[in-house]
Amino acid sequence: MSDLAVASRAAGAEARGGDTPALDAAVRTSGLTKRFHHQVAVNEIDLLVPRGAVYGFLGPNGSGKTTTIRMLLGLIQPTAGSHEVLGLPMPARAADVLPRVGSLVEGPAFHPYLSGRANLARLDAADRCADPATASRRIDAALDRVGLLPAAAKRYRAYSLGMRQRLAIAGALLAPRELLVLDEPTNGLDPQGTREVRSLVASLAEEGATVLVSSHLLSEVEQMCSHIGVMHVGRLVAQGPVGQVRAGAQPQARVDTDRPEDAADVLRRLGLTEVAVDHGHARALIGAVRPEDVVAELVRAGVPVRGFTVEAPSLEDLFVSLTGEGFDVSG
Ligand SMILES: Nc1ncnc2c1ncn2[C@@H]1O[C@H](COP(=O)(O)OP(=O)(O)OP(=O)(O)O)[C@@H](O)[C@H]1O
Repeated sequence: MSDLAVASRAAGAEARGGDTPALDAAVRTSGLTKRFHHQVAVNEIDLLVPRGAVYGFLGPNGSGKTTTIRMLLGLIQPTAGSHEVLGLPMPARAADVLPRVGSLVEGPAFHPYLSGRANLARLDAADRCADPATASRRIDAALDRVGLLPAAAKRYRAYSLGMRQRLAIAGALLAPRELLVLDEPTNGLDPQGTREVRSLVASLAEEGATVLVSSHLLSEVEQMCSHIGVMHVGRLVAQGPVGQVRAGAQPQARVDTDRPEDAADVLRRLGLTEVAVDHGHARALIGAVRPEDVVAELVRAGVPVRGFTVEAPSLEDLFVSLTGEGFDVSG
């Protein structure tokens, strides 16, 4: 298990009441598990989303993010484990919790020939907790909040992809929300739509909402989130504040040389780990070995060193090492 996974366990332990005081959590799960027949989609995860965080729930497709979110919102029953949302146990207190949570999971089915405003009115009318007397004020406030008031009378089918997604988020904002849960809100959007949704998430967070946003795009999470949790085949392999997770990544030494295999032998001999060779360079985790000792030994062994650097890996390197998969960083 990686150091980060250990850190994540530690965060979970703290969440369950370890030595340090428990954080005020918007979402806290303990051993949350979901099996579909013989397949374990979500495997004993201890998620901790602090209040006020923008928590990026990151993982490749199929890693269990949507299944987790569906459990959090009470849309499906966990097979094992427990969870609290806004400090209350779920699903026991769902009736108290869910009106305070806005979510975008499968996306509401909007009617193409109705206006944005009329679509929100239909959505609001279907919500048993919503007060019809205040509907029109709340609908306009939600449209305003996502920047769609000027386009409120336009038919949905004339909306751009970004506008459609913003309308879906407006649907989650028809009542004041303490927690917003957005499953892949930029999926399928063009770059302009992606920017619109990202800046909306940032401004919702600035206003004090906790946001849990899932994504398979690392760049998106890096740009939007204060915290991250990384899923890999149903397990939460790392979580914490972005800076802390990044700091948990071990620095790497890189030797630029025409003889990378010989350099790799030296690195191994000195006790560096995860040694890798590529065209024109060798890399390894440097651990506690001093950089100057590595350079001296390379020179002593006659390895022609063109360059030597020690750097913290990018978050992308880190996720590749945690999940064995590349992330799409183009978003
Ligand atoms: N209703 C279901 N019945 C059977 N298997 C399911 C069901 N829902 C999800 N799974 C399986 O559980 C695993 C996790 O899926 P999930 O949708 O939670 O992943 P994800 O990280 O959200 O991926 P994506 O971004 O592709 O939705 C997948 O292997 C998926 O096929």
